[in-house]
Formats: sequence, structure tokens, C-alpha cells
Amino acid sequence: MASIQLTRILLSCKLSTNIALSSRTCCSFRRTRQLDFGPLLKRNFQNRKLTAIRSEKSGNEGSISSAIEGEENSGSISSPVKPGLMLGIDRDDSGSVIGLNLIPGDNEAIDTEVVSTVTKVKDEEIKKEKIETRVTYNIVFVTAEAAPYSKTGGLGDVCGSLPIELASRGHRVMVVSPRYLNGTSADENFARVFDANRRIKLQCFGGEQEIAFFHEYREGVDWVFVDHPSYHRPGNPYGDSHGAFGDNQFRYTLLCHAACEAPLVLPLGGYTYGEKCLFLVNDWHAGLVSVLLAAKYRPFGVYKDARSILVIHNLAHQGVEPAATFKNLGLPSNWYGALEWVFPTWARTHALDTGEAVNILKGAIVTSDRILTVSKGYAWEITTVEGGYGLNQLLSSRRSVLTGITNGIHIAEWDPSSDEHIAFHYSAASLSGKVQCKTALQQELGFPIKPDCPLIGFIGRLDYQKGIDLIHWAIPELMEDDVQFVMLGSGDPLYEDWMRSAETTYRDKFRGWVGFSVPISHRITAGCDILLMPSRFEPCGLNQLYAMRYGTVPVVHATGGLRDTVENFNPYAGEGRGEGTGWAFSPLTKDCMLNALKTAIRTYRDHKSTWEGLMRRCMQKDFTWENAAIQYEQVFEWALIDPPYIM
Ligand SMILES: Nc1ncnc2c1ncn2[C@@H]1O[C@H](COP(=O)(O)OP(=O)(O)O[C@H]2O[C@H](CO)[C@@H](O)[C@H](O)[C@H]2O)[C@@H](O)[C@H]1O
Repeated sequence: MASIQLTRILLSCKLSTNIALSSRTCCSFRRTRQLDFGPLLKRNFQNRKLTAIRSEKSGNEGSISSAIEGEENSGSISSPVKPGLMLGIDRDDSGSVIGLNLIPGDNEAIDTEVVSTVTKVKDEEIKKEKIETRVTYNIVFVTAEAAPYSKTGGLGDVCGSLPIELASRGHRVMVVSPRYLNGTSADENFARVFDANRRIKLQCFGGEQEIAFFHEYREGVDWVFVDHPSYHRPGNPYGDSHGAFGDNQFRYTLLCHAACEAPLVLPLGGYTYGEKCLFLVNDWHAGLVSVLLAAKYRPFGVYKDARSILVIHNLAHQGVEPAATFKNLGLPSNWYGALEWVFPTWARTHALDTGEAVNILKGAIVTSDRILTVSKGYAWEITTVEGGYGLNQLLSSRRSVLTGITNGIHIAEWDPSSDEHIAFHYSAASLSGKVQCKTALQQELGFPIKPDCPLIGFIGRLDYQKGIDLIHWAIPELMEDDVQFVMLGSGDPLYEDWMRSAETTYRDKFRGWVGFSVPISHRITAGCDILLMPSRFEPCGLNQLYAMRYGTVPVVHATGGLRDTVENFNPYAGEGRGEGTGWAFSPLTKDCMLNALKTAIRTYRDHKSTWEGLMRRCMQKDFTWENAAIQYEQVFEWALIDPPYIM
């Protein structure tokens, strides 16, 4: 509790510090990095903060914000304040003060509710200020997938919804992605996308490659699709039942070259985006964009005002191919070093293997102007040996431009009170529809209809990352209990087969839905009581955010974005009302996961009102994109303050 209070105080101090300064110096909130906090520190800021909170508690008429902001006002508060303790000062990379680490002098005076009220007031002021002072940009997302056109996982979700949020905030936003056609009903997703009548020739892979642009303007965003025969084939964007496509380097090299040309050649809505763009380069598939800007365009005076921001959704995939393929990428030969990658001796396949390769993600890390990843926790993890996948030293060397921003969710698409995929609707105020969703799901899955039986779900790619092996090993023990378990996923054929066979073994208790289905994923999210995510690593994770919005309590491995977003349940906090939104277990072992699951199950069974508290707290969490978009805008501003990358 004490640490929670401390954090909140720190947060609200940061906010109020920013406000106080911006109102005096006319600097915007998003420029805190450049502000000089020295004079502020000389004043007894801490005392003013505590005084403000106390004045609110004691029913003082003066407004909280004015008491904090105006030094003069602090004198008007009569109640004596026992001074607290300043433990330290938070500084950013440039040495500027960004927060004060305070311990309140009088615990009673620091009521969390009051503190959060103060924070809320400050938040609203920031929002107002943001609207007044906002700078808008031309933003170009480059991505291998964007929902609803294409989606295999979280990348599609993010690139399908963050652009819309940024557009709604006044930015001009284009998303460039391939026009995949696989001969199934999924092709319908492109039904409203039309030929933009612009064909261009790209220089790569030993010749000229002709591509066409397709376009749809929807929800304020220019959705631009690169068309080429290599994007038309059965399977998902990256592969089929035989594995990953062998020509993915070619397919995503085309995407990157085309994305660099799109702002220059496409007169969308009558005029082009032009050279002053911010490229959001998502994962390795788009990584070549940063390298092309630095190597192919800037040396010739093009895109000098543009910046590229690499967004890492998953460091495990880096786009590594043999060194000999470098010549195919359409880069000047003296840029080999930017992509050069040498495997350690132990990873080489034979005595003559020199381990030389090109690594596109590495090239993007070297040449991008800033680097973002999708949670603060993961931003740190990728700079460690354990989480850096060989790129930790390089990422550490770029720590000053590395930021973690937790993903948001598409709250209209994932809304239990209006979700088109679920049969019954509900909200935090009226939960009765949830149990109806549960029994509907039990019926759909062919389970015995038991409203009180804990129903546990898993949704995700069947991949090493997601910790499926742990579930596999834990299922026999878990199935001894009176529970039901449903898994939805596709990927590793080994686990697909196991899911099918487990269905036969545990006929009334286990369902393994092999495949990819958005409607089913919504119904599982709504119908389950518990969502399990034992991910080995998780840059952010979206399913736990969706689950919380649907009152489905997450049990997760405490890693990356899961640790950042799931607050461990503490039944004793809040005078017995409890605190937290789920269970975050560690270390990642079968027993530890089972313990957390069993505690969750016991709580569900034996402490109904506690469980309801958990559900409501989950549902009240704010994971809107707006929060994230404000932080993205801060990074955009930083990116444009610094000069672009030049070799
Ligand atoms: N079989 C299936 N049927 C239907 N829907 C399915 C499905 N399998 C997965 N999904 C959906 O795909 C999305 C998966 O998102 P995640 O963020 O959990 O994982 P992913 O690892 O793909 O994303 C990576 O990028 C995202 C975005 O930044 C990060 O959150 C994450 O940590 C990182 O690994 C969810 O919307 C989920 O419902």
C-alpha cells in the first residue's frame, strides 16, 4: 500500500510539476525534457503538494489545482502541515528533473482517493492544454498487418487501431501494408479497397519490381495497400502449413521500398503527404524503411525533415538472412555494416560457416531516429541478456532514445456492453449478462452447462513465446479439479495435435479450438472466468487487456507488459475490500502457474463478493488508445527535436 501511495504521489507530482512550469513558461507538457526544474526545486514544492491535499481533505474551499500551482495560495491554508521526506529526484537521460520521490509526512493526509482526484484534475488540465497546443504530423505506419484487413496477432490489432486514434487527434495518417489475397473469405476484407491507379518500379532484387498501390479512406485514415503477385497466395501473411514463406525477405523489401515512395507519389485526397513525415516502422518487416531513409534518400536531400521511429512489438523476430542477400535489398554497398550480423560460434552450423548474416531489425535499430516498444517493462527487458535476443548491447547503446508505451485497445470493438460477437451484453454496473455469456459458451463448446464451474481460457498463437508447453504439462493435474478449460489458437503443429487429443482425453472439461477466429475469441473472452497467459516473454500482450475489460480475471506470468498491466490481487488491502486485478506469478514453472491458478479458482468458488470486486476493478481499468497516443505524441516531438540519423 505504502509503495502504491508513493508511486501515485510521484506521478501526481510529475504532472503538477509539469503544469506549474508550463503555465509559467508557456512550454507545452510534452516538452518536459527540455525544461529547467532547478528554480522549482528551490521552492518547497513538497510542502505545497501536501498542503494542497490536506486542504482538500479538510473541506477547504480553494481549488486543488490553484493551491498546488500558485505559491501565493499556499499561504492561505491555515492547517499546519507536518513536513514529509524527499527521498530523491527522478531525472531523465539529459539530467532534467522529471519527478520528486516523496514520502508523505502525515499518512492520514494522503488519502489515495484524494491523490487520485488531484491526479484526475491535473489530467483534465493536461488534456485541455494538449488540445490547445497540439502539433499535428504526417504519420506513415509501415506494417506487415493491419486489422481488419489482415491480422495474425497483436501487431494487426495495434496497426488497425492506433492510426485511427492518431487521426482523430488531428494528425494526417497513412498506413502502408501489403494487399494479401489468399483465395478465402478473408479476401472480402479488401472489398472496399480500390486501385489508386499508381504503379511504380522499385529497384531491388537485381532489377525493377513493379508494384501497384490500392487505397481506402476509412475512419480518418488513408489505408494504402501495396499490390504485387507475391502477396497473393494461400496461407497467412507469413507462411502456410509448410512453414514460413521462403521469399519473405523479398516481400517485405518490396513493402519498405514502396512505403518510402508512397508519401511522395500518392496524391491522397488531392495532395501528397510529402517529405516531412514521421515513419512508424513496425517490427522487422518494416525495418528497412529506416535504413532506406538514411542510406538512399537523405544523402540526396530527400526526407531530410522526416524521422523514423522503430516500434518493436516482438524482438524475437529479426528478419535474418544469409549475408549474400544484402545485394538484393537495394541499398548502397557501403551500408552493409548497418545490417551486418555475425552469429556466435556456437550457433554456426559447420566448421566453414562464418556466421555472417544480414539482420534487418538490427539495421533498423541502428538507423531509426527513435525506438519505441510496447510496454515500459519490455523496454527494459530488451536491454538485458535474457530478453535482448542478441541485440541487448545495441539496444542499451541506444537507451537514450528508447521508450516503452503500453498498448491501448480498441474500446469500441472490445466492449462487453455492445460486442456484436456475444449473445448477451453486460457492464461493470450490471454483470448478469456475463454468466449468460458463460453458459452460452459452455453450450457452444459442448461442455456440461455449469454456471458455477470455473471456466478458464487461453487465446493466442501456439508458439514458444506463449508458454504453451507449461499448459501442456499442467493440464493433467488441473483436470483433476472440477474446472473447464478452453484453448483457441493455431501455430506449432505439435501443440495443435496435443489440443485435439486432450479433447478426447478430457471430454467434459477441455476444448482445443485449432484455428483463427475473431468471433470465437470474443466469446471466450466474455464467457470465461479466468484467462491464462503463461507467456515466456510478452512485449505488451493484448488478451489480458481485453479480458480485464470483459471482467475475466487474468492469471499471467509476471513478465514484460503482463507485469505492467496486471496488478497482483491483495485481499487484505483497502480495509478488506481488496486490491488488484489478477495474479501475476513468477518464476515461470508449472507449479508456480498451478498455484496461481488454484488460488484464483479458490477465490472464485469460495469468495464470491471478493471475485466480483476483482471483476469490477478489472472492468474499470483504462486501457484506451488515447492514453498511449498522448505518449506517442511526446515521442514524435522528441524525434523532431533531434537531428535525423546520418551515417
Ligand atoms: N487463434 C486466434 N483466433 C483469434 N484471435 C487470435 C488468435 N490468436 C491470437 N489472436 C488474437 O491476436 C491478438 C494477439 O495479441 P497479443 O498481443 O497477445 O500477441 P502477439 O504475440 O501476436 O503480439 C505481439 O505484438 C503485440 C502488439 O504490440 C504485443 O501486445 C505482444 O506482446 C507481442 O507479442 C489478440 O487480439 C488475440 O485475440
